[in-house]
Amino acid sequence: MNAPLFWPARGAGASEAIVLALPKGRLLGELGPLLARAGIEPDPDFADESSRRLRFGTNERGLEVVRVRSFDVATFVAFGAAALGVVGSDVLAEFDYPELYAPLDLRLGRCRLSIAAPEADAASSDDGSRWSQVRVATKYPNITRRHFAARGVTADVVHLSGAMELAPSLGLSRLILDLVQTGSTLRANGLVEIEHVADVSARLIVNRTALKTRPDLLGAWIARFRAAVAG
Ligand SMILES: Nc1ncnc2c1ncn2[C@@H]1O[C@H](COP(=O)(O)OP(=O)(O)OP(=O)(O)O)[C@@H](O)[C@H]1O
Ligand SMILES: O=P(O)(O)OC[C@H]1O[C@H](OP(=O)(O)OP(=O)(O)O)[C@H](O)[C@@H]1O
Repeated sequence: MNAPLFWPARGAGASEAIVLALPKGRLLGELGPLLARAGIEPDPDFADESSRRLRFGTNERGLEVVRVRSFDVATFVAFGAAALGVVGSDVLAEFDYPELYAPLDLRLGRCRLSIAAPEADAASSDDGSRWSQVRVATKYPNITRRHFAARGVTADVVHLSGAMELAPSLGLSRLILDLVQTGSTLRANGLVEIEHVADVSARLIVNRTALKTRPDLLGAWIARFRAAVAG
């Protein structure tokens, strides 16, 4: 009997298959060619955005993929629900989970974390460098607090899940800390970058305990991803 093209996901309770957590949204689109180079072909339903399934088999019997929100990829892998994942380095820095090992830069989803302010404020002589406290809207409260604390400034964080760029014009905060790639979202909202915080790209992440208990299997997957990035 021939092997099926796509092995079915085995459902809750199955423990042998390695689970790879992938982020929905913009990274998923960029990931397709890399997964193909790594020899991973998810069940066709995976690419169907109208499908309500979240867990999918692949062409590899020992590998399943799950599709979750970008921030949740780090949580699924940190808690060992998935052994492998793909996530932006912005998310890794925000959570700083000690259980996560990030052995590989996938060289996708490249952008930066920056602080931005309204154009008019950035041009004024008061550049904010003498403030002891500042209100900042962001999806990254931990990164924001750490960044300002290192400069002796207390960040009063307004935690949003998106549309940070609206905050200054509506009086919610003076500054924002967000991702910038082309800068067009900032420009469209009258904001300018005033400080670069960190470069960002997508990373392969691995649960450290899983790596200890299944070193050969996970080591082989890391090697396949490494070859896919190089090739
Ligand atoms: N403009 C961008 N250019 C390049 N990479 C980006 C950009 N925006 C986000 N990313 C990367 O993609 C990841 C996912 O971002 P995306 O906007 O798809 O999801 P999200 O809005 O954070 O998630 P959700 O929709 O679940 O809240 C980010 O964590 C970051 O690493
Ligand atoms: O500098 P740019 O090229 O304009 O990219 C930056 C934008 O990209 C991201 O949002 P995304 O488009 O992922 O939408 P989101 O609001 O769902 O996060 C980020 O939050 C910025 O808003």
